[in-house]
Amino acid sequence: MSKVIGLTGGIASGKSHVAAAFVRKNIPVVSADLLAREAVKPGSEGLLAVSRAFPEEMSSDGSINRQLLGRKIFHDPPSRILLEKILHPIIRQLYLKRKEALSKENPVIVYEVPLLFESGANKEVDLCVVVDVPESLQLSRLMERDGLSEKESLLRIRSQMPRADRLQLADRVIEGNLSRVSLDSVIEDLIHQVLSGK
Ligand SMILES: CC(C)(COP(=O)(O)OP(=O)(O)OC[C@H]1O[C@@H](n2cnc3c(N)ncnc32)[C@H](O)[C@@H]1O)[C@@H](O)C(=O)NCCC(=O)NCCS
Ligand SMILES: Nc1ncnc2c1ncn2[C@@H]1O[C@H](COP(=O)(O)OP(=O)(O)OP(=O)(O)O)[C@@H](O)[C@H]1O
Repeated sequence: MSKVIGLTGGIASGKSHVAAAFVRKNIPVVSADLLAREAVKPGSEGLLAVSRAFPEEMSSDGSINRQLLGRKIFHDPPSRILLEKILHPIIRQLYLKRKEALSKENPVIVYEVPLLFESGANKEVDLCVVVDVPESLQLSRLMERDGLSEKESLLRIRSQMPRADRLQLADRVIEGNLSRVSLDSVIEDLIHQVLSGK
């Protein structure tokens, strides 16, 4: 079985940037955000369940209107909890399948999952790595990248675990504003750490 590095961090902290550095080292990355999209692909049970629970957030072609559903769940915590209840078990099954397939040829894999601790997936990985930035930088990145207002961005940030709690649960912390060169050396060190089991 492969060793699994769980890669997490608040929204827009820089996880994808760090994930790309692992890929440069030929370490495969499984993204929970992509699995969440796979969970609602056309004709899937996930899509059917979401469309029953959120009929007003669907597009006319039967797919999810991601902008509307995002707005709904980040404004209304019970809706967010309901959506997670539908999708997280499906995402977990998709992850386990992907992990099994990758395990045959890869000593280390990365599971990039924004809600690593919130979903309990941290119990199923060998090392929890948190990408961390100050909240002011996180906020400006999120507003710029997704074109969201400050209010909308703060709602999204606050729907996730507070930064201090996440840092406490981390085995390793990576600063989310490292240059590519510094990041590559941190990543090499991490791969070594997880392989040596320290
Ligand atoms: C609400 C949805 C449709 C919005 O889609 P959209 O394409 O706009 O965003 P995307 O999926 O790329 O997510 C962007 C970021 O939002 C944050 N986010 C997504 N879902 C959640 C959630 N339930 N709680 C807190 N933050 C979340 C993450 O940091 C994620 O990286 C989508 O995020 C979704 O289906 N979320 C529920 C599934 C889930 O919990 N995914 C998180 C990975 S486990
Ligand atoms: N080390 C870095 N230096 C400068 N800018 C960065 C760095 N890492 C990420 N960014 C920028 O910050 C923004 C958010 O980064 P990224 O998309 O990697 O975050 P994320 O944690 O994967 O987000 P999400 O939770 O939404 O999936 C992007 O616009 C990206 O270009």
